[in-house]
Amino acid sequence: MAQKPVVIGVAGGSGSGKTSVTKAIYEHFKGHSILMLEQDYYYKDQSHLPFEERLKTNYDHPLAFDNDLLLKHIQKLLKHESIDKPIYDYTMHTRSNEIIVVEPKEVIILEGILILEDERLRNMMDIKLYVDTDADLRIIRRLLRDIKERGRSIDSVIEQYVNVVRPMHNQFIEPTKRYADVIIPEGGHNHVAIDLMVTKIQTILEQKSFL
Ligand SMILES: Nc1ncnc2c1ncn2[C@@H]1O[C@H](COP(=O)(O)OP(=O)(O)O)[C@@H](O)[C@H]1O
Ligand SMILES: Nc1ccn([C@@H]2O[C@H](COP(=O)(O)O)[C@@H](O)[C@H]2O)c(=O)n1
Repeated sequence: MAQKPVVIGVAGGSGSGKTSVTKAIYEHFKGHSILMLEQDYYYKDQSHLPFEERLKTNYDHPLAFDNDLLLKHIQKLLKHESIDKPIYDYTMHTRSNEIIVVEPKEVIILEGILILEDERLRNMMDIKLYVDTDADLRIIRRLLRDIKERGRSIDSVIEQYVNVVRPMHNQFIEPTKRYADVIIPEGGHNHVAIDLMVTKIQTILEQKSFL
């Protein structure tokens, strides 16, 4: 009988380096059977709202996410079924009309600011990581990234950070650190932590005879 895929959760604040850590692990196993699921792609669809209304959404609150759909998709992948993964457009603040068909794989890396906040998601994870980076570094990284990649202005990034991102981080994201099995300082360039994770995943895969 086919083995249950391994689910690894990578949580942490915005700009902490979650995506970089996830990509580094993904790159290592690329020749094998591995996929990435981004919680951001499961922001609730807002295509029915005018653009001006979408700007007012609190994107750092647990209710901004369609975790029911995310959960359903993970359950399907665990049953070795494919999913229609949504694609998110940060410039339009809603889902794109496109989807990606994702085939089931032996390792699933689930990444997102609030994946450890939902008990149902936590219960599906074999390993829970929290990328822990100081707030000053996170805002600097986010500022550069959001201007370069997400179509934002300096003023909008700062305004959103002070009024929404920072308070929501303190209220909802930071407290989930206590659920983590491993806390990774600094994120994407922490090669020691990434190597340790790769070794651990390799061991699990060997035990399950995937490798
Ligand atoms: N250790 C690091 N040092 C410097 N920059 C980093 C580091 N880790 C990530 N970055 C950069 O910071 C930005 C945010 O990182 P990312 O991995 O997207 O964070 P997150 O997914 O947690 O928001 C990206 O532009 C990334 O290249
Ligand atoms: N339309 C949106 C959707 C999300 N955000 C911000 O993205 C952050 C989460 O993504 P990371 O890659 O940084 O973890 C979150 O803090 C939201 O504020 C947004 O600005 N606009």
